[in-house]
Amino acid sequence: MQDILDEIVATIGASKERGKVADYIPQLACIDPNQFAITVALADGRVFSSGHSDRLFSIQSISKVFTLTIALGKLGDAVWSRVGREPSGDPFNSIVQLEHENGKPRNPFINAGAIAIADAILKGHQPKETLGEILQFVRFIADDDSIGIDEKVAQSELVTGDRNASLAHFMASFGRMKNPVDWVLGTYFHHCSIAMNTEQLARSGLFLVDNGRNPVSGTRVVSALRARRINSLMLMCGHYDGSGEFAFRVGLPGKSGVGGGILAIAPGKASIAVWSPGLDEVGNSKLGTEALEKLVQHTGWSIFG
Ligand SMILES: NC(=O)CC[C@H](N)C(=O)O
Repeated sequence: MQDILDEIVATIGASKERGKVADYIPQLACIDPNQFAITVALADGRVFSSGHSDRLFSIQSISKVFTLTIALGKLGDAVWSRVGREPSGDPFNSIVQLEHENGKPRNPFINAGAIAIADAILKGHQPKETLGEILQFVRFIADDDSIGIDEKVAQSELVTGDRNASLAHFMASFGRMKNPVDWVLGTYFHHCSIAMNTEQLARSGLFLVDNGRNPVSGTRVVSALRARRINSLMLMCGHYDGSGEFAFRVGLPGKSGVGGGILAIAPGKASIAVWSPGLDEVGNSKLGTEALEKLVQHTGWSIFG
């Protein structure tokens, strides 16, 4: 495994065509695109990394997997009255479907859906308390108490977040927000600004590898049924309007973020985190996707055989 990862770093990680860093969030626009890391956390507890795997990056929309998991724990199936479970086929920050579908986002991973989930888990609490809860959960699943929020990124999103504010207010106009919109947005921007390295991120996905149980510690995080469902949503919706392409090329449940990270799950085998800040046209890590494609070719881990 170490040889495979080192080869991926030496070839794909050194590529000249690196995509474009997200520039609509000023704090992400200044990230050096020449960084690259990959970590594979195997179900048997062994962890392999190559590249800049100790560097922290903004996990952005990957955090939506964690907030969805928390929401399912708090609300159970009532979550599905707030968001759907169909791929949107539209960009992650699109507003167009919301009007036709009465303010109910297609799935929990597009921005509108994740904002609805943030509203659902706030449940009348202060954003600070909810963020504390989200962080506690992420630290628990990654088994790492040092994980925190990059406040500079959160502020940067807040001052440039007109599109997300529009989505939230639009949903509120359908009576779909139960908390003040600025609380919901504050919670959303902050959980997107959680900073992790690929080692921490790969460990955090282990509960989705082994039927809802961390295979290393043996701790149950969610039921087997719930883990399966979260994986299915990641496969169908985790890369927005690039989800079909990701399934075609990689064949694993995955969730991307505009910070350039991707968390991918090979059920029964491994949790994988890659990071390369340059994005493709739809906002998914360009080299991250290529690296996963290569890894799956080497290991045969595609869920499609
Ligand atoms: N795709 C993403 O990672 C988007 C998350 C980002 N915080 C936003 O709201 O735009």
